[in-house]
Amino acid sequence: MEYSPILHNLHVVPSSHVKNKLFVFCIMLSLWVYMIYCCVGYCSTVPNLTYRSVNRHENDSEIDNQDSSVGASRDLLNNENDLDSRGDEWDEIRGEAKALDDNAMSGFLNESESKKLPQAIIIGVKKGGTRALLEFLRLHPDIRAVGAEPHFFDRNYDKGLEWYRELMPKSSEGQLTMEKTPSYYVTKEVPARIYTMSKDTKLIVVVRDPVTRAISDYTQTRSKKPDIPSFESLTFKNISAGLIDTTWSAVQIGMYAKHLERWLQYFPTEQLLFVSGERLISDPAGEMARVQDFLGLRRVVTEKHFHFNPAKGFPALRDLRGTASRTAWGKPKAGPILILTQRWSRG
Ligand SMILES: Nc1ncnc2c1ncn2[C@@H]1O[C@H](COP(=O)(O)OS(=O)(=O)O)[C@@H](OP(=O)(O)O)[C@H]1O
Repeated sequence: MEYSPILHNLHVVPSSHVKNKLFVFCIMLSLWVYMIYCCVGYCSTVPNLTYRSVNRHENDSEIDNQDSSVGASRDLLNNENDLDSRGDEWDEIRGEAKALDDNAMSGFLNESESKKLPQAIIIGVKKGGTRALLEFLRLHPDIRAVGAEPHFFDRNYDKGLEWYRELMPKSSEGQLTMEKTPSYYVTKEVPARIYTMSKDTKLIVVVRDPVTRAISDYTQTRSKKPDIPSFESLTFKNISAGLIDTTWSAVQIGMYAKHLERWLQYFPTEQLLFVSGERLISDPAGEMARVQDFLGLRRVVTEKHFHFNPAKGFPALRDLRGTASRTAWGKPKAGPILILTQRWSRG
C-alpha cells in the first residue's frame, strides 16, 4: 500500500491528540483528588476549633449559674471558664506538638489513626492539680488527650457520644485517649453515664487537702469577683461554735468519701486511682510512676521530664527537644535542652 498523507493524519495525529488529552485529564484528576483529600483533613479539625469557641462562650454566660454538680449547694465559686484558658497556657508550652496535632497532613501521613472514646478520664477534683497531671501525661507517647475540658458527662450529655468522640484527638492502636473534667467527680449522674459508655473506663481522681482545695477555689473566684463574702463567713455557720456550712460548694467538693460512694456503686476500687495533689508538687515523677502503672503504660515520664522552679515553688515541664520522640515527629534532633518554666498564677 502506498504512503498516504491523508491516512497518516487520520491514524497518527488523532491518536497523539487523544494521548495528550488523557495526560492532561490524569493530571487534573490527581489535582482534584489531592484537593478533596486536603479539604477532608481540614474539616476534621473544625469541630475542635468550633467547640473551643462555643465552650468558652457558654462558660462566660454560665459564670453566675448554679453548679449542677453539687446539687442545691450554695455556689459562689463557679468560674470554670478559667479552665480552658489555662489549658491553652500549657498548650503554648507544648506548642510544637499541638501544631502537629492540628495539622491536617498528619492524618494524611498516618491513616491508621482514628478518634476514639476515652479509655481513661481524670474525673476530679476541681483545684486538685488536674491540669498539671493531664499535661504531665500528655508527655507520654502512648497517650492522646484533649486539652480543653469537654464537660460531656455533666453538661453536654444530650449531645451524644458521637459529639464527644469528635472532640478527641486522633490516636493509633495502642494509644490511650484521655480527657479531664474535674466536676465529674461531684456530679451525681456521671458515674452511671461513664459506666454506660464503658464499664472498663479507668478513673483518676486528684485529691488534695480539702481545706487548701477550698481556699484555692475561693481565691480563684475572688480574683474575678472581689465583692464576694469572706472565706470564713462562707465556711462557718457559726464560727465560735466551729459549725461548718456543708451546703457551700467549696466544702461539699472536699467531702471526697461522700462522692466516692456513688462511684463505687458502678466501678470496682481497682478501676479508680487516687493521686495526691500535694505529691504532684513535691514528687511529680513518683506520682507519675503510679499513674503510668495504673494505666498499664511504660514508665516514660520520669525525673528527667521535671525541673523544680524554686521561684514558683512548682515543678515545671522540661522540654526535651531533640529526643527520640521528637525526631519521630519529623523534628531535627539537634538543639539544646530547653527548660521551660510554667507560669502559674494563684487563682
Ligand atoms: N506542677 C504543678 N504546677 C502548678 N500547679 C500545680 C502543679 N501540681 C499541682 N498543682 C496545683 O494545681 C492547682 C490547680 O488545680 P487544677 O488544675 O485541678 O485546677 S482546675 O480545677 O482545673 O481549675 C493549683 O492550686 P493553687 O495554686 O493553690 O490554686 C496547684 O497547687
